[in-house]
Amino acid sequence: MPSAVCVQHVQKTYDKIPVVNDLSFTIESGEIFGLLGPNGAGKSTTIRMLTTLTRPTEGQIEIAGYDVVRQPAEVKQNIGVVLQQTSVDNDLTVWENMELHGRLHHITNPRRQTLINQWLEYVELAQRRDSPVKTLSGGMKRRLQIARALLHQPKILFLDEPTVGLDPQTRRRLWEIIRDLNRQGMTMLLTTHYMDEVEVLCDAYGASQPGRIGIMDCGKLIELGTLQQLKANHGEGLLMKQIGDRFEYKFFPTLDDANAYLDSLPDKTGMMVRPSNLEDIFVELTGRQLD
Ligand SMILES: Nc1ncnc2c1ncn2[C@@H]1O[C@H](COP(=O)(O)OP(=O)(O)OP(=O)(O)O)[C@@H](O)[C@H]1O
Repeated sequence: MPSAVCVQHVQKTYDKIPVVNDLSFTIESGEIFGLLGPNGAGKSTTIRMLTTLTRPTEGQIEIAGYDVVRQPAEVKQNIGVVLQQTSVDNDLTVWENMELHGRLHHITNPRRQTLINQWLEYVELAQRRDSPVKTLSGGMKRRLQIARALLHQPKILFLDEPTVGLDPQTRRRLWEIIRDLNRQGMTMLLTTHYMDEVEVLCDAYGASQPGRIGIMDCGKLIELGTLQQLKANHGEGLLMKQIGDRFEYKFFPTLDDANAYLDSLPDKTGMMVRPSNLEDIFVELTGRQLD
């Protein structure tokens, strides 16, 4: 079986400036993969290339074994896409949005109606099927986007910052939906700025093994692995030292190592030890905080 996503030496340049640079990675079928990176790192451009919305300048991308440049129709059949900009039509009703998407994908009736009902039920929008989309909350619109992306039964779902701008309850509900879909075998690639989102979601991979996290910066993939692998690489213990109004961070292989180091210091003023987390690793690697 081909990999769900296979990216080899991909470059994308705008005005001769590379915004994605020699990017290579694969995602296996059933995997959940979180792509992190500061603003402008190239995450959205990467998703746009993977989903046939923009062409790579160089390199090769295969989705479910199909080439994104030569076989875009086959790629589109295999993928569902939820992009940052809410792309549902505000002037249509919930059902009309689903119906339009189903027709565009040549899903014939009665199967189209069965699938529309099934996915609206799944994202808890069945009661709102006749509501104009403009009357829905942000979270409902995002759920509709997901239902619509799933209508043609794709194998791989791409989600670009799926929970941005949503309240905590709605975010958690979307996390449940994403994890549940992954448990059912759906391959997922999502980008996000939220560390907790990656920690929660990349803990999944069909509930049997953890998903992986890729960290992009300046168009390059600078780290790749499970959360445990990332922590093992960078250190599981962290010493924080307050200097004026900022902190310095020092990683140690284990929490015990960090504590032993702190114990050995005669002056412990402004210092504390704690387990490291993904945000610590992200800031260490990219040198700046996400906004
Ligand atoms: N159509 C375009 N024309 C020119 N430059 C572009 C275009 N699209 C993206 N860029 C540039 O490419 C770089 C990467 O942008 P991209 O949106 O992929 O980053 P990102 O990691 O998704 O950022 P964010 O987290 O802010 O969404 C940025 O410098 C952006 O200005």
